[in-house]
Amino acid sequence: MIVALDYATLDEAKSCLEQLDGLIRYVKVGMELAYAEGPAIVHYLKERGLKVFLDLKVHDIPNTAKGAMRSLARHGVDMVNVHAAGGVAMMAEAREGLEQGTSAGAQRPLLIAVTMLTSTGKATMNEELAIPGEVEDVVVHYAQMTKKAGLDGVVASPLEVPMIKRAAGSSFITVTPGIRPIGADKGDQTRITTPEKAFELGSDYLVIGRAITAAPDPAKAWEKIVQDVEAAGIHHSFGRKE
Ligand SMILES: O=C(O)c1cc(=O)[nH]c(=O)n1[C@@H]1O[C@H](COP(=O)(O)O)[C@@H](O)[C@H]1O
Repeated sequence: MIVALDYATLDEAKSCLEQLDGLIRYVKVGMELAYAEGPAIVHYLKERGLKVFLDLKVHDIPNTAKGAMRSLARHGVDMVNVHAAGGVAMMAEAREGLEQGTSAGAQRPLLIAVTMLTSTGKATMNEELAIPGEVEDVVVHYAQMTKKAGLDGVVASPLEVPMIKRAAGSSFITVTPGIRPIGADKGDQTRITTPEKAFELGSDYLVIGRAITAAPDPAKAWEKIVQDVEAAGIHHSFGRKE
């Protein structure tokens, strides 16, 4: 499980991390925190021993995407992403840039592509984005494009994981936001499910933000999610430090 540190400052992120100390192992830094604090935030988190998914959703012409990834690789992150809607050529160049930027002997960060944002429903996709059909079919198509470009996996709703795995293979990674424990506020998300259901559907990484970070007691919220998942018979390390 990856905790989304959607905060405006390092101090706010630190306060959350202190409350979750010893419980979590993987965090996500999105645009809000990265744009506020710069690469220093990544170095701080790595020094704390955490794995870092740097979520900047690169979407540009192939040459620019390649350069962006070359720069990001130098910060020693564990996972980065692009938008699949940038196309196969952009994704392939992004991967090449990431490889070029990864220091010799170091492991290349995982590169995944966002399919259809989990906040987007069918009506928005059909009417505003002028993409016809079912969201699931577009997600699977984007997953196939992503695989063709040589990336490691996709970001999608957990609800789409079985279809993605059928189309792209079981080792193709699925990273799934849109996680809402029973009774949690849906907020701006559309294609959601519970953490236990996401595991049952075969999701490899669950991205969880406000269900933990906006809770009055983030550690308690984390533990409750772990309990719910274990109660559903799912056994996992849950990112606990070994
Ligand atoms: O790439 C992402 O991480 C992402 C893709 C997507 O389709 N939907 C999505 O919600 N996210 C991110 O996942 C996190 C979800 O946060 P909560 O809705 O608060 O759990 C946010 O940081 C989003 O930026």
